[in-house]
Amino acid sequence: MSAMGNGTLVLLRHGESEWNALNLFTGWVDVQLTEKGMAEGRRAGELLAEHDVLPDVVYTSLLRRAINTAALALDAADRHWIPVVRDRRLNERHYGALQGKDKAQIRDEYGDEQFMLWRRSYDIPPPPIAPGDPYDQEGDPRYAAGSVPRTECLQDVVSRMVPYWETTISRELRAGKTVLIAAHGNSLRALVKHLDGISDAAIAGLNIPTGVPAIYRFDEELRPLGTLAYLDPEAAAAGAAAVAGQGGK
Ligand SMILES: O=C(O)[C@@H](CO)OP(=O)(O)O
Repeated sequence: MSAMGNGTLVLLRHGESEWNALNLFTGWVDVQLTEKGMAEGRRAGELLAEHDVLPDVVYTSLLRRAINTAALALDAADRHWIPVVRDRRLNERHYGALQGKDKAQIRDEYGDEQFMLWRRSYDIPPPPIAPGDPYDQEGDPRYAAGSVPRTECLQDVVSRMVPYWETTISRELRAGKTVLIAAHGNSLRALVKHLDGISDAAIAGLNIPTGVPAIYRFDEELRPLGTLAYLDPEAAAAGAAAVAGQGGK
């Protein structure tokens, strides 16, 4: 924790999940990490320790790929004992009817343009998931307080994420803490869009790699000093390119 001034924000997308490896749309489906994803979590913690970026508190979604990545990273950084806050507002974007579908098959079936609109446009959500679909989260006890979305576009994620940032996470930073957010490709894209002031059009080009920590530092007004800085820029560039290419032939 810094003695004065604002704290440091660490963003960490979960390591590779079983459905990342299978190239399936995931959203709110609670899939496990692969062995590679677990190794990415441990490596993320080593990077935090090497760079002396030691979280004071961790925020995660309600999904095990983020929860377990954070636990592995914090264990590797010897910070497994810090307070944890979990909140559905950090969940991945709900992918609607695409949850559980193969990305390459959807691209083949609907074409490149529709695939990219569903995947990366700011305000076009995929079709809603049907009630009773095996990958619907309706009735899941973890979401008992509040309704479960049937689909979300990135704008919907910004609408749930930014108020949480403003009322809760930013306060920890104003108190000088180092805050780790362990979350998801699209929930982190929503936050980076807000912090870096990225336009609705340009955000389509931003892809977050799995398992590579990135940091923001802030001025007195909690404006970011520079853009998102990855602790391993080479791994981040390779990982972002891999995400961008998902669904490709
Ligand atoms: O399937 C998902 O939930 C997300 C993240 O894995 O995929 P995409 O990068 O295609 O938005």
